[in-house]
Amino acid sequence: MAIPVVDSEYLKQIEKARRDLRAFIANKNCAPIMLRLAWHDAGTYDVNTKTGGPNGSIRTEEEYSHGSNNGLKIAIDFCEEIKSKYPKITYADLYQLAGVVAVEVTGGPTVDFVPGRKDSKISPKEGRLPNATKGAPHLRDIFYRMGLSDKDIVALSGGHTLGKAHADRSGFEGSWTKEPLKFDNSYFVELLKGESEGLLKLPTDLALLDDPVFRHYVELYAKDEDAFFNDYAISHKKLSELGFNPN
Ligand code: HEM
Ligand SMILES: N=NC(=O)c1ccncc1
Repeated sequence: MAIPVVDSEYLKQIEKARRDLRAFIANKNCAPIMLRLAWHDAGTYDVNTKTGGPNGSIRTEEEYSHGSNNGLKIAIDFCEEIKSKYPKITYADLYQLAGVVAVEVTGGPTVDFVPGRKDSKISPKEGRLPNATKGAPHLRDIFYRMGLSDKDIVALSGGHTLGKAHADRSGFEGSWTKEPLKFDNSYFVELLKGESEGLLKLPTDLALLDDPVFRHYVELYAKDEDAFFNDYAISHKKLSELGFNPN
């Protein structure tokens, strides 16, 4: 268990904000976009240069205007409502807390959250997040650059159990599952079913079936939801702490 690097007053603010986020996300049904915000703030990390990562920089117009972040200003503005109540909490911590709560309130696993991230306004150039039109080699390039593994790639792709694509944001349309507000292993079950009327499968989703290493985890998670929840919680924590060593 990581040791928090913040004082007791900050920890109290975090727990109050966690409770407020639970109510806020449940009332607005905005878990998917809050999870996407957390992932996009963290997913810019470069383990070689130690730049980017979960530092709140996605709040800058320069970064939220990146094409890959289309639509995320909605979640940034949602978080501002919580930030105004708990100004001591960094944006970096707030966005990752929102992502952890989004998974929890939709029935997913508890993801361990350790506060203490510092804010930055330095935004990496666009291009650090994955391109949905590409395949397995691209996924490995992007996630290995973050310092993540093949197992992390498949487990984290399970985040598509929530939400949908919007044609006016990414050019893709539709949800991956029949219950886009329920965090479960149905993303993997649907993936193995093949073409399903009305459900979305991105080229990068399909790449998980064609690559033997990825496919091993898809088949495991489709048949064992507990295994998915266990691995997802570990990978989500890793993603949320890229470049941040809490202990
Ligand atoms: C593996 C590479 C990934 C690619 C190529 C990818 C691509 C996309 C695209 C194109 C969209 C549609 C955006 C829109 O039109 O609104 C999307 C939505 C989403 N992504 Fe990903 N994604 C990836 C990984 C992840 C990860 C790791 C997570 C979280 C753990 C995640 C969570 C989400 C969520 C929750 C949505 C739905 C957002 C909403 O309903 O507004 N994705 N993704
Ligand atoms: N979850 N990932 C995304 O939303 C996304 C990633 C890259 N490009 C567009 C959208």
